[in-house]
Amino acid sequence: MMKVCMKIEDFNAWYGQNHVVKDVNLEVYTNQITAIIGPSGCGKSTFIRCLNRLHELIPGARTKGRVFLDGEDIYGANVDAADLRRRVGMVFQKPNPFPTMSIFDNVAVGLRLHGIPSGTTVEEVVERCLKMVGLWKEVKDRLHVSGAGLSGGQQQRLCIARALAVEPEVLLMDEPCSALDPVSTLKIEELVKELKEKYTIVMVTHNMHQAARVADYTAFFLEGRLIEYGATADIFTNPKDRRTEEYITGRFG
Ligand SMILES: Nc1ncnc2c1ncn2[C@@H]1O[C@H](COP(=O)(O)OP(=O)(O)OP(=O)(O)O)[C@@H](O)[C@H]1O
Repeated sequence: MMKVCMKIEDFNAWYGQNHVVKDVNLEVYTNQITAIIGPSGCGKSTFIRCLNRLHELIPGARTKGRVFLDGEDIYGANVDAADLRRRVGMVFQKPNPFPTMSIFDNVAVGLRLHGIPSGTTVEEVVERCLKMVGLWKEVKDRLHVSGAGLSGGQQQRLCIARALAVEPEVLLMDEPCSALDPVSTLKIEELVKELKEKYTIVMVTHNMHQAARVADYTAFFLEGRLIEYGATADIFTNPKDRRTEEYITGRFG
């Protein structure tokens, strides 16, 4: 039996009157990569932004339902949203290092906010995280220059290092490769596969080949609903729902 990291129950999300996530039930498994696929506008980004409560920061946005992380409802009254977002980190479509900060400070910024774990130093954490994302050798001699001078792929790895520095349990990735060239994309995919040893990963992708290459589980969304969810191999080779089949064979979307 797979261990459940996040359990999403009867979950709905709105922007004003616009109901964009509808009655979703899904279990995200620990130390697995879960891909969220579906046509543009089906609610993929909105859905993952509900998993660390970023959605509620948008004026007029609303949710209904429950999301459990290690058995605790993240929408519960006692949950501190800032602490939740430390535990459930996020990497965005476009690499977004803080442009005025050095490479070092980009990784250290969350630590300064959330506190440095005892028994370690900021320098150690920064080095460890940059090594984890395969960036250390490339940047160790220029840690104190701006991260804005890095290539797109390097910037995205820097953003992943920034997310890892605060020791999340879950990493949400919203089309992390869509702004990258094919070589950088493959590097990020390899990195994601390594990271699942330590983290649980939920990744939105519009690229079905990417889902097939990296994800253990795949969830297919259509018009805000979860149509089908299962082991990636099953979704791609033996989909149960006609709509999943039409989508993965490229007949729509
Ligand atoms: N900030 C917002 N305010 C109002 N409506 C929004 C906002 N963001 C998204 N929407 C709407 O919510 C719906 C779902 O959008 P969402 O971005 O979650 O879809 P998606 O599947 O991630 O799409 P894409 O693949 O194009 O990124 C769309 O109809 C979109 O127009």
